[in-house]
Amino acid sequence: MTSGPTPPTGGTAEAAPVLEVSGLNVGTRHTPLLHDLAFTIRRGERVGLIGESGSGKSLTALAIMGLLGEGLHAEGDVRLSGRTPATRNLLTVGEREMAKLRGDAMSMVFQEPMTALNPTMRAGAQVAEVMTIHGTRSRPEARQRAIELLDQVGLADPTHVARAYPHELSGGQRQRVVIAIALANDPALLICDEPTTALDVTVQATVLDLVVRGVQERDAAMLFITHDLAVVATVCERVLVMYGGRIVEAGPINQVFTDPRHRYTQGLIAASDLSGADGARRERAALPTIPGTVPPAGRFPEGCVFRTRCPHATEVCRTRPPWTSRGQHPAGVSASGFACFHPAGVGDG
Ligand SMILES: Nc1ncnc2c1ncn2[C@@H]1O[C@H](COP(=O)(O)OP(=O)(O)OP(=O)(O)O)[C@@H](O)[C@H]1O
Repeated sequence: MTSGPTPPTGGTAEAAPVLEVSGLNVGTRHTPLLHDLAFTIRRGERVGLIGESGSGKSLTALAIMGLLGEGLHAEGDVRLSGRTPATRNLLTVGEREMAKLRGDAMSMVFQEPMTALNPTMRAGAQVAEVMTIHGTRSRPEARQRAIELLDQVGLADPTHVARAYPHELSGGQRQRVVIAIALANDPALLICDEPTTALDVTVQATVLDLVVRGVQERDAAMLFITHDLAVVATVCERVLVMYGGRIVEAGPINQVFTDPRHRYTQGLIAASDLSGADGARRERAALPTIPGTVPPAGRFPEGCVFRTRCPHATEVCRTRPPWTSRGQHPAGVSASGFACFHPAGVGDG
């Protein structure tokens, strides 16, 4: 990263780290997909992960959760601390132990609730099961607690919903059930991957609100993946910008969104609803876009991966990548920084 780390704003600098990722590389046998990722999320902190489709957001989440599919491997260091003081590199932990952590110390909400739910099991039983499986509650306690959780996620008639099968519920209700399951064991880390994208726009804001409330009440750490910069600005305090499987810029939301330094971040913001002198929303069709498209995995250019789409690229961008190695920045990029030879600055466009 070009600039050194600085403490995040928002009073979270002192909180204990919950998730510490460093030197995370993910790839297939032939194609590297994620490159030397490094970031930390502290207790009570909500961090957004943004970037166009194919930039590596979902793979990052899946690598942390130990859910990478067949043919993908991860190297590096991923540490989770929370209720248990001991931290171990999750990448070296066996599947049985990872299964114990998932749904307990860490949990994840995916875009499509139907894939997360068991279609043959009543909603309440699925919420209760995550508690009994992990041994956090007895069976009767879990049944009772499931109703409370369904109530907390804003389901109007929780007892009725508890008895329903997933197909009897609306998309919004199903995602609330998934959120209740994800929060049931008070995870130290919640990862949300586009949690409201599949929902009717009328319920998106409410569902986002209750995820944030659930996380705040538990003082949990959150990694929030989305394409939507306006949503990140509402939900998160800090943001990581990904392109080509790298974190190209990181920092507090108010800093990155008002004074983006990386040319890619600048392009994302210009193409989003956040742009505009008075912050007013403009028609998406009228917004500028970043030229070109994200290359397929393994087809990124040498040097700066963004240079083929960057109007400011020069010869130096062709010769070497602007990001520095983890060795030079052991603190990673979690706090603040960017990786660009020709960063945007005061007075330039
Ligand atoms: N199992 C896999 N084998 C090979 N390549 C993969 C695999 N899974 C993902 N990729 C590639 O890795 C890159 C990053 O994918 P990823 O799904 O993390 O992107 P993303 O930023 O989450 O995109 P989206 O916003 O569309 O979900 C893409 O080029 C994708 O094609």
